[in-house]
Amino acid sequence: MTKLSVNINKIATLRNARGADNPNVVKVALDAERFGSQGITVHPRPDERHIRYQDVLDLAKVVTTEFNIEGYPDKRFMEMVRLVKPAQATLVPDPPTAITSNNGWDTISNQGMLKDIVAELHESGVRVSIFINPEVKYFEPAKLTGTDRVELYTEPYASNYHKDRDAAVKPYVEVAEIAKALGLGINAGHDLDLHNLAFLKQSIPYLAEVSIGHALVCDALYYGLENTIQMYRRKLE
Ligand SMILES: CC(=O)[C@@H](O)[C@H](O)COP(=O)(O)O
Ligand SMILES: NCC(=O)COP(=O)(O)O
Repeated sequence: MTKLSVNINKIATLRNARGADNPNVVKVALDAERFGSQGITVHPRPDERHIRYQDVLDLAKVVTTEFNIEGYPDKRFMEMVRLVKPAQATLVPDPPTAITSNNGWDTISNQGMLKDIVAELHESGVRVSIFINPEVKYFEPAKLTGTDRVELYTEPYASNYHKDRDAAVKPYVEVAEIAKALGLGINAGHDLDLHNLAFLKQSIPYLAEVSIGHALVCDALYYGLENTIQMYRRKLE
């Protein structure tokens, strides 16, 4: 089974646009779970432009599915994860100014640093996933960090899907086989949507989890959140 984790960053973007509490991110997270989401993902960024650190603390008290916190493992992120102890922390190499995540880790040059961070997170009982590009050279070094999973950065897949989906998915299938052989769990995310999701799942049936935010929230404007979550779930059957 491939789990769907709904990323609620964009709900917080909408909330922040008016400075009050509408929509309420905790309520949306609980409703998303009720509607079939099997996890809640947040990516608090240092400028708190969408998810705030306080949101993470509030969500941690009530989320009953898999809580996944993404981010660059700076001091504040690590303190928060140690405090909250989510089911999973996804380490992303974004600089503080990044508009959105646009690259995976160079697990060769950052191997030592990642190894220390992974060990620290494991001490808190948190499963770790490392955001990674679909390039073969990064997978053995990723394994050596001690990470439990990798999250395949799917923006290149998504942007090439409509041109040639077989070519778009090929590097992902290749690295997924390597990750599987190394005993790494495989997550995927970024720009996945109702068009490209099913083919990714068919191509990598043993995907453990996808985290989806931007497109899912956009689709919810048309179909409603409950229908939309069900539509995404069906793509993963
Ligand atoms: C780690 C990742 O893939 C991102 O997609 C991220 O969580 C989205 O972040 P934004 O919502 O800030 O664009
Ligand atoms: N890890 C990817 C994620 O959480 C959501 O990415 P996107 O669907 O907002 O592009």
